[in-house]
Amino acid sequence: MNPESAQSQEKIRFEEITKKFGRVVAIDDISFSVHDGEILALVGDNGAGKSTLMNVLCGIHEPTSGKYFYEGESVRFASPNEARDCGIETVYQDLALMDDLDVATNIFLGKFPMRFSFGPFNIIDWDTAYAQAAELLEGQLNQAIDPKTEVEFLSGGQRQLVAIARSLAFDPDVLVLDEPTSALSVAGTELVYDTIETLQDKGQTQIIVSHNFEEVISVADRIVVLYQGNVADIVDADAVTRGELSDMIKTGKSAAELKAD
Ligand SMILES: Nc1ncnc2c1ncn2[C@@H]1O[C@H](COP(=O)(O)OP(=O)(O)OP(=O)(O)O)[C@@H](O)[C@H]1O
Repeated sequence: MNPESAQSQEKIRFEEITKKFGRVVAIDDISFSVHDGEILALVGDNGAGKSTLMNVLCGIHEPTSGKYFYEGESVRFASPNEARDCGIETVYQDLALMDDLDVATNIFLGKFPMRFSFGPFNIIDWDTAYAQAAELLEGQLNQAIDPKTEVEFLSGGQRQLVAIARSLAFDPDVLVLDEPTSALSVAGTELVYDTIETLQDKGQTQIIVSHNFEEVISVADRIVVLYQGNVADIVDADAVTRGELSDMIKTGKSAAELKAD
């Protein structure tokens, strides 16, 4: 690939991003790009800096120094809403769903389609809400979950899909999945990874934050390995073994350094 075409495929670029919390350097001079349509996995041990970097991207933290770019333009999000307005949507690991409300209500909470809106008088267009929820779940995620089911009756995997559908309702350009399977059974994990692959087929750019490298290696295009706030290496997922990835996460060495050992 020549440099120009690589440039045109770049969705996000981090350039020398550092974030300090007092004397703790959570991420240190991090630079890499996320390409349009790829699944990029961000892996690393506890405390490696994964959440901090994503919180910078999503407008939760301001970087101490460095820049990040969205489609080539330097951006600086002051809040998650600003990141959302730009097209970056995060699905958080705590799922943040309301158990006693149904699937469609959870998906559209705070952004219902309106049938009538005049001053303080707003009437939700429930028919449209249920139809759009079904379209998101079945049309986009290939999952036949009834939008009228209360969330408390769903499996863990289905709940995670509802959380993903909730993010997709914002029509994001980039979906950030923060530990999407950490609370799930084997079946739930499979469901979520099937969904991630379905979205990949539709060209959705996805960043998966995970400490479970065994899982992401099978679905990611590229893997960024963080170690103590630094990038240990960036590897193509099909060019690295589980053993190598494990060693990189544990030692902070690059694939080349491990081979030279
Ligand atoms: N708000 C904060 N205040 C102080 N230190 C923080 C804060 N957030 C993160 N840190 C520190 O920054 C470093 C990186 O933490 P971070 O949560 O980004 O790592 P992580 O890779 O996401 O880890 P985990 O998988 O455990 O969530 C750690 O040393 C952590 O203690």
